[in-house]
Amino acid sequence: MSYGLGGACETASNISTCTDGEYHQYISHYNTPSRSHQQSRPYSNGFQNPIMLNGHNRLDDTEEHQQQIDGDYEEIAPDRPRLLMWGLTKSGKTSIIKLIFEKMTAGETLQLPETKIIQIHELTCGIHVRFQIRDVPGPKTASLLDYDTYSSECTTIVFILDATDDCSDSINLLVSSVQWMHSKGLDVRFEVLIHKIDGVHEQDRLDRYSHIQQQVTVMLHECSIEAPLINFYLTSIYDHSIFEAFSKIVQNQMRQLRVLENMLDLVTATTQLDKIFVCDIYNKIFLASDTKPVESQISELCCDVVDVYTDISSIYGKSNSPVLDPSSYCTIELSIGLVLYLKDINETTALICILKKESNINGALMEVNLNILKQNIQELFVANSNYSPRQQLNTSTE
Ligand SMILES: Nc1nc2c(ncn2[C@@H]2O[C@H](COP(=O)(O)OP(=O)(O)OP(=O)(O)O)[C@@H](O)[C@H]2O)c(=O)[nH]1
Repeated sequence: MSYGLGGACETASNISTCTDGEYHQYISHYNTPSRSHQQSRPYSNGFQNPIMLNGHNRLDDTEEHQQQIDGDYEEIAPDRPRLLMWGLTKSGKTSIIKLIFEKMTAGETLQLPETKIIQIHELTCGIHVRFQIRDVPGPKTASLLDYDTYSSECTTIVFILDATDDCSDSINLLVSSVQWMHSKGLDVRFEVLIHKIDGVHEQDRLDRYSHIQQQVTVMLHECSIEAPLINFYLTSIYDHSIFEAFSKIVQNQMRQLRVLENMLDLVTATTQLDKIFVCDIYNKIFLASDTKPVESQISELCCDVVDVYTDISSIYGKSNSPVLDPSSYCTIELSIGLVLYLKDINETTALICILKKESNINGALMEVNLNILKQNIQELFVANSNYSPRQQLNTSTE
């Protein structure tokens, strides 16, 4: 068995069932002698300002600065996905954005004021994955007032449903929102967060999930909407579930996802690594992982590695240098027999690998493979930096 990624790529390029054009393009990239030239200008769009990398709230800026940001984003990523946070008032829309993208703690969200006007956040994950999130005032009842303005040009509606409340108003609002999109002929995906699940008894959570999902399906069926693009997730800001769900939502926007997954699958198939994640270390959004099923405790462990790494780096690292640089790595051995390994891809994105401790690892070979993987991921992101949402949408529920 070959552990070299080069060998793995050759094998993969012979798989006749693979029809993804970008995937083949990636393989030929990999074999092109001019690769070193491409590496010498990895971020060709000049989008390197670290303030912008961690997301930008337009309402915090002066008008002139706002126009500059709008102009930058329109120029760099005119087709970026636009996500609308939608749901009844106090369902938790603002809290989710503040927790993931602005490092607010769950406790601090208790003090958040009611949203009065639309807030537009231009966000970037892993330098190249750009998208817009709109946070809007939630209606108090199942009313679609202003929904047409809020949702204009949106590619995805992230619907927040407070699971601790009587859900009937929320379900009515969700169904009428899907119906409205359907009546306009818009193929918009709905990502439904059954939220504040920490407030529901653990043994009742799955029942709550199935009940809401069934009720929505039946109501949409009655409106003759048979195969809506709708996914459901159980979430809470008090645990890892919100990061997991939001990672899937971001992944569903990424055109590069399938290629990235193929690359990670190739590496896990030819090395002793059990699982690989590509993670934005600032907001703990997983941009991709290999396609082997994974328990949520494992992805939670990866978030813990990121926390440990960034905490130590911010305490002991140089104050003006990025948390990740080309020589960054970290290895943590766990008492349960697993080893967690973090390695940089760029200043904001890391590879996080999981392997069994007893594996007879050839460390040097693994390092070579991961370096090749890192280069290929960088090239893939640069090649796709002006991306549009994936066309092939998945209707499966979680
Ligand atoms: N228990 C629990 N409370 C949450 C969770 N998420 C948000 N909250 C709380 O819900 C309350 C309302 O949250 P917001 O984020 O202001 O809700 P919103 O949907 O933006 O509300 P509007 O601005 O009125 O539309 C806050 O007190 C949050 O702390 C969660 O996962 N669990």
